[in-house]
Amino acid sequence: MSFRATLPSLSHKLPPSSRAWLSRQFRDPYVRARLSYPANYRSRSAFKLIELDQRFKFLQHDDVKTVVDLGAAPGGWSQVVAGKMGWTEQSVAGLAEVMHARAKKKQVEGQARGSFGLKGPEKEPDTGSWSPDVQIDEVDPLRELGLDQDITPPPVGRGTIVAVDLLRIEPIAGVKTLQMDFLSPEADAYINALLPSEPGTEGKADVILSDMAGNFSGNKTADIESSIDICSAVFEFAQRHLRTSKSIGRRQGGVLVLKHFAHPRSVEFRAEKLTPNFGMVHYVKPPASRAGSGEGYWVCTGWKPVTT
Ligand SMILES: C[S@@+](CC[C@H](N)C(=O)[O-])C[C@H]1O[C@@H](n2cnc3c(N)ncnc32)[C@H](O)[C@@H]1O
Repeated sequence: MSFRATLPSLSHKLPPSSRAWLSRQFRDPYVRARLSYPANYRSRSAFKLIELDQRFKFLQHDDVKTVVDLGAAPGGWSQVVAGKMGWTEQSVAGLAEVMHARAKKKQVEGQARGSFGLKGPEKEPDTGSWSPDVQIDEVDPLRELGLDQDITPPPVGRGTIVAVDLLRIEPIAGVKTLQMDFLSPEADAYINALLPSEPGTEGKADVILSDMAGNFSGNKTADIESSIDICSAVFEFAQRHLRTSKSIGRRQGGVLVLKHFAHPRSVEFRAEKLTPNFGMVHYVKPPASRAGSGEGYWVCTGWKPVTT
């Protein structure tokens, strides 16, 4: 039974708020796209990162080797990053192609056996109809279709992605996951241990993403405090672990993407912490972000720290 088909049959049993939520889900093009083949993203949020990257292109450089994704569960953003770095998007598509090719190969093998008068390996050909003078063309239908070679496995991507969340993240190719509280004192050391120390990278990240949001209590002051605390902790993490634009050798290199909520305190935070330390700070409300939500993203490029 399809998702859509269950709505009318269930709706009369649900409270109005749940009906409204369901109805919004059914109408939401991003929810439908998320579920569609082949992307199959785990979260609707994945499209926010896709839209941010389409605009600012921070994941589209080959020199982007290390990305940290904070507040990553269920893993939509990590899937997008892994795809950009040659891991999952190609792996998912690659896997689909492998499955398709395998099915086709089986089908062709079946037809091949059929065309030579065999239903299966155990059945002998009908020798009564054979004549020694008849020349049989040895056409290999698998070779004709280019399916005689071993199917190559999905490609291996470049670099490292570290994904952190309080919640478990199901495995994603190319992504190292950590289930822990990013705000805990030991988080920094755990994440640092997963950052590769390749020559020239100083063991730092090229891009740090944070889609973290605490649980809303309903108390506006407490909620904005919690959001600012998260932004401050991410900024301090960036101070220790983000590669500078100079080290990367690109003016826009060293990127921090930071979710926050609209509030005068957020504006202060941006002016005090972000603006002086990055070449550019853009406020973005990506189209995939629901109009009614107060969330927005700062896309900060060109890390050139002046405060320590
Ligand atoms: C909006 S969701 C992230 C969705 C994710 N970007 C995706 O595409 O799948 C926010 C996440 O932040 C996580 N989070 C909130 N506070 C956290 C903390 N202190 N440490 C780690 N994760 C946290 C939540 O558990 C939640 O999974």
